[in-house]
This record gives sequence, structure tokens and C-alpha cells, in this order.
Amino acid sequence: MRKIAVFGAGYIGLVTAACLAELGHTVAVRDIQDERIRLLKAGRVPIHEPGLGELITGNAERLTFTLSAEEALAGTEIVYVCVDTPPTAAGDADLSRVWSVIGSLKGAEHLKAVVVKSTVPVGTGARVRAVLDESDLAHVGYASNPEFTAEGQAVADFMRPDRVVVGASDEGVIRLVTELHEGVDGPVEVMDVASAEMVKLASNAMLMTRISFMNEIAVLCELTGADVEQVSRAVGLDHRIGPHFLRAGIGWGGSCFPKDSEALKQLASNTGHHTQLLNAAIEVNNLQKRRAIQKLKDALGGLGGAKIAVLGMTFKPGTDDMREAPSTVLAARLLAEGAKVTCWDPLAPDGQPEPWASAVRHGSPQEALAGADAAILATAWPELRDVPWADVRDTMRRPVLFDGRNHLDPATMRALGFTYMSVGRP
Ligand SMILES: NC(=O)c1ccc[n+]([C@@H]2O[C@H](COP(=O)([O-])OP(=O)(O)OC[C@H]3O[C@@H](n4cnc5c(N)ncnc54)[C@H](O)[C@@H]3O)[C@@H](O)[C@H]2O)c1
Ligand SMILES: O=c1ccn([C@@H]2O[C@H](COP(=O)(O)OP(=O)(O)O[C@H]3O[C@H](CO)[C@@H](O)[C@H](O)[C@H]3O)[C@@H](O)[C@H]2O)c(=O)[nH]1
Repeated sequence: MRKIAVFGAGYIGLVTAACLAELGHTVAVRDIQDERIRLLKAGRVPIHEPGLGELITGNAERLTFTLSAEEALAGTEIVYVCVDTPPTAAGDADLSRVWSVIGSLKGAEHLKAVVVKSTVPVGTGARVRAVLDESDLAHVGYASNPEFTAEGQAVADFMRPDRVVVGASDEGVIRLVTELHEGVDGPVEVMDVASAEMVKLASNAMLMTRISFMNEIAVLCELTGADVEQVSRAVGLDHRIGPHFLRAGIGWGGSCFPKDSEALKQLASNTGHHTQLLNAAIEVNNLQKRRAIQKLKDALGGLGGAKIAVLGMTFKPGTDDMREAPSTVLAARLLAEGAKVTCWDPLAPDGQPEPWASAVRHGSPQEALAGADAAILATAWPELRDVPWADVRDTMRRPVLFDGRNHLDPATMRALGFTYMSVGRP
């Protein structure tokens, strides 16, 4: 069993650390946010991720949390880099936190390998390698080990992945990282560093493109009278296509797809290449939200002064993550059109910045809907299927509902007297 240091105690770092501890390794987690480390030391988990708290508690004797890089590195053989890589002002991935971690490794006596899990542009590994080679860490190996977990199911995804990708050129490092995954139920794919970095970006781009493709088909369904739910289900039954990531709606958001699509686009642009398919997928995604607002505007005859309830704020159900949530674009557009916005979400953290600071948040969908002229369902929370819609209808000023996730049954909602609109369904 190995002694590992994980840098970054966010969604990926904490899941990686807890799962490696569950596999029997000793893991020191380092972050630079006092509050995060204080909570973790007190046995509290700063993010919502099913099963994570239990894993951290169950492996407490193998997990430590610290603000000190030196403390984390004492006796450490492997460093996992799990820091955030947000967009720069130019849209490229900001690697400043990755470089800060690399800079803090000087003098780590027992270090054998640096493993990067953060999503980074292709070529980053080669740059890190060059920096290590010029330092006292020239003997330390390097691996790219990108992460494919989805929020809300990250622990299960880590333990039973479709694949583990290990990008490295040094046999010793390949063996080390492969051994770390003993007990993980999934195949290990070994390749060169640049290819591993590209697998991550290409996988996300493929998933986004599938969603945007089906969203474009949804528009054509609306124009022709077809039903995108039936279409996507039957299209997905073709084993060459498969059923996943074909759900039409107001589009993709989250901590990864928007920033990774932009980073891949800019990676190409920096070499003078124009990514046509990816650009189209991004544009279709942006349009989906604008189309939603236009539909409401048409249904209400204008949005000025109207009270609109936004149901669901997080970028998808099962997470508390608000990064690049499609709902935020909707709320901003509604306010810009002069509407008043109320909202509800079961997990979104309090104190969200604008546009949410200008919205009134309620503790239940019913309260958010009372007196509303219309509602937009933005996140497919299961709770929204259990709302007593017949009662709610009578509390709304106008029973108009735009279902941005095709989450409710059109016939039922219309039978209840709602003006019900959704995406790509008659
Ligand atoms: N969130 C996901 O589902 C997911 C999935 C796959 C890949 N990724 C990638 O993994 C990386 C991390 O994403 P995340 O969602 O966990 O981000 P996050 O913002 O939740 O966590 C990053 C953490 O790193 C900490 N940090 C910053 N600089 C540090 C330093 N020098 N030393 C130690 N800690 C430092 C931050 O304080 C923060 O707590 C990103 O590159 C992301 O693209 C994320
Ligand atoms: O058919 C679908 C599937 C998803 N979505 C939306 O797409 C976004 C992303 O969803 P999902 O992929 O489930 O969430 P993430 O946690 O962002 O995970 C993605 O991004 C991670 C970070 O890179 C990767 O590791 C994962 O493999 C990849 O699925 C959300 O807004 C969903 O509502 C759709 O609109 N239609």
C-alpha cells in the first residue's frame, strides 16, 4: 500500500482521496482554503456527493487533511494533482493552480510520481515534465490519469469506471499508477501522455455533441410535429448509437462541459484550427436557453412585470453544484426582460451571486409558484414530479409551465389545465 498526497479537496480531490483510502492507501489531502480543511478535520464534508461522507468516515485512520504542502508531502511517494482548472479571460484552461502545486513539490524526498487528474490542455504533461527535469525532481515520474466521474455518482464511477486511462512513458510510473487501481472494477488503458490528455477532452466533447445534436433534432421535431422523446429513445436503441446523453432539454451546463468545450476550442484556435463541429455544439447549447425564454415570452405576451418561478437551480439533479448552471442564464435573461424571479432548489447553496441575488428563493416549489404568471422547470429534480400540480394551478396567476427537461407528462399537465410547453414534444 502506498502513501499518497492529493492536492485539492474539491469534488475530484475528495472523491479520489476517499476512494484511494478505501482501497487501502494512506492519503494526505492538502487544500489552500482554511474553511474547507477546518470542516474536513471536524469530520464534515464541504460538498454534496452521495457516499462520500461514509467513505471519509470509514477510512478516517488512513485520511488526513492539511493546509500545509510540506505536511502532506512528508513520506509521500505519489502526488495526485486535483486542483481546479477554470477558464482564463481568453477561454484557455488556467493552469496557475497546477503550476503552484508543481512549485510546492521541491525537496519532496520520497516522491516517485506526479499524477495529474485535473483536466488540462494537451501538451501540459510535456510542459510539467520539462519543469521537473530542470529541478531536483528530474528522477520523479509523470502520469496523466484523467477523471471521468460525473457529479452525483462520482464514488460509484471511481470504483466501477468504464475505463481508467493512464498516460505515461515510464514503465515504473505505469506500473505504480496501475497498481494503485487494484480493487477498482474497470479496465486500465495505457497510452502516451498527450493521448491521455486528449481522451478526456474528446470524451466530454463527444457527450456534449450528442446532447446538442438531439437538441437540434428537438427543434426539427417542433417544426414537423414529431416527438423528440420517442425519437431519441428509438435512435438510442441502435446498438451503434446507444441510449446515453440523448436527452433533449435546455442544454448542458456544469463545472466541466462549458469550460472544457471552450478550452478545447481555444486549444485548436491557438494553432489556427477552427473546430466546426464543436463550435456548432456550443452554439446549439446556448440557443436552447434563449429559445426557452422566447417561448415564455410568446405564451405570456411579454415578460415585463411578470412573476416567473424557476424550479431547480443546480446544473443537474443530485448535486449542489451551481457552476455554469443553465438555470442561471434563464434567471439572468428573465430579469433582463423585466420579469420578477422566484426560485426553488433542494441543494443549491445559499447566498448565490447575481442573478440569483435579485431573485426570491423559497423553501418549496409550491411557495415559489404561488402567484406566478409562469414557471420554468430547469433541473429535473425527482421532487418536481411529486408537486400537487392540481392544487398549485389554483395558486398561480396563470398556469403556464415551460418544462425545460421534459420531466413531466404533457397529457397529465394539460388535463390539469396547464398551458404546458416542453422541448421537442407536441
Ligand atoms: N467536478 C467534476 O465532476 C470533475 C470531473 C472530472 C474532472 N474534473 C476536473 O478536475 C479538476 C478539479 O475539479 P473540481 O470540480 O474538483 O474542482 P473544485 O473547485 O471543486 O476543487 C479544486 C480544489 O483545489 C483547491 N486548490 C487550488 N489550488 C490549490 C493548491 N495549490 N494546493 C491545494 N489545493 C488547491 C481549491 O481550493 C479547491 O478546493 C478540474 O480540472 C476539473 O476540470 C472535474
Ligand atoms: O442526455 C443528457 C445528459 C446530460 N445533460 C446535461 O449535461 C450536463 C452535464 O451532465 P453530466 O455529464 O451528467 O454531469 P457532469 O458531472 O458535468 O459530468 C460530465 O463532466 C465530467 C467532468 O469532466 C466528466 O468527468 C463526466 O464524464 C461528464 O459526464 C447537465 O447540465 C445535464 O443536465 C443533458 O442535457 N442531456
